[in-house]
Amino acid sequence: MVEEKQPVLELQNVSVGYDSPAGMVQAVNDINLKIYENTIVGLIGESGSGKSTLGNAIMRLLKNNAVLTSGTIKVMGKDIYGMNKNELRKFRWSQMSMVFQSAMNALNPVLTIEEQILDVFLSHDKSMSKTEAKKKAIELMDIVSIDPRYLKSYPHELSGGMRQRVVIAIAIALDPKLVIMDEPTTALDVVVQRSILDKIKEIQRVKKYAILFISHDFSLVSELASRVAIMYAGRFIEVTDSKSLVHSERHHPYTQGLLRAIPHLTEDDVTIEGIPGNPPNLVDLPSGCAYHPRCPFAFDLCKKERPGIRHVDGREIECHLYDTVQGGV
Ligand SMILES: Nc1ncnc2c1ncn2[C@@H]1O[C@H](COP(=O)(O)OP(=O)(O)OP(=O)(O)O)[C@@H](O)[C@H]1O
Repeated sequence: MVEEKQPVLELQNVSVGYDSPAGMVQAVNDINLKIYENTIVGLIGESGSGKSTLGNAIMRLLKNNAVLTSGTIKVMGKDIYGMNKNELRKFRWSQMSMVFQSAMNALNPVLTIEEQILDVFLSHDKSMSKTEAKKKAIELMDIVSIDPRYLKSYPHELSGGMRQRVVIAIAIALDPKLVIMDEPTTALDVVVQRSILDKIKEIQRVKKYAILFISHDFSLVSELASRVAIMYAGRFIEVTDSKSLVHSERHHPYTQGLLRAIPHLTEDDVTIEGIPGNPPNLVDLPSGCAYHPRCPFAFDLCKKERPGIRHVDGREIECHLYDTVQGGV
């Protein structure tokens, strides 16, 4: 019997809710996912679909009013919510790390880049000398293609793109197995965005990290990731290989809507088709499939029953339209 390789990240039936005055916000709803080493999985969805909440849940960095209502999260086989505080402190950043949304603005403005990088090394490895940490900081700057002389600079002396590279450097400083990147290039111009993406690809090739790359930009994710999870109202409504996003028709109606929303340049026009309607209220989700009020193909069953996962051409799709082999859209 062939033994299955251990995934770097394994999510089993993960649900997360926020306690709010209006009721429980079901931000993440029954998520299953495995990511193996040397793999980038993209996570895509409209604003408010639960992407950041899932990232924060994996890191066990949920806000005070949020709770993991069900499921298990394992990184390198270790149950993140079964660890005590001390185990978690050692594990976080050394085995799993995260580049947060707008992280480049979260660098400490009164500390130099070097001080901030040294802090990561020295707080995790008490036996490391300052000289050794400084050497490692230089190596790290080299990896993210920043001249080491900037180690002596303060964050405001660096461009946005450079600050974002520093944040990525800090995230990979301890060589974790899993890196979660939450919109790491948002707020950067297209040219800088491209150079950061190329850098992420290059680092991943060398270091073989498992990366969960969160974004709302379909073209960016499908270029970077080998597999893509599409999130709607807290659920993965489709998990597919990224190549099929370009070449295939048979997707979840929501995925099709997102694909149509990508601008298409024609000779004299730019066409963008939005998805009519709004994402649902997560305190009071629609019955059945949460997408049914916006779905042009919805039929009676969609209102009544939440669809389970269907396997369609190697994709996992939660949609009643795919109940038969010939089915689907
Ligand atoms: N502290 C909070 N209290 C209550 N609800 C929250 C809280 N933080 C987030 N939410 C809700 O949880 C849902 C998921 O939010 P989340 O930030 O995870 O979405 P997202 O997909 O990452 O969005 P974006 O792309 O805008 O970052 C949203 O409906 C949001 O309003």
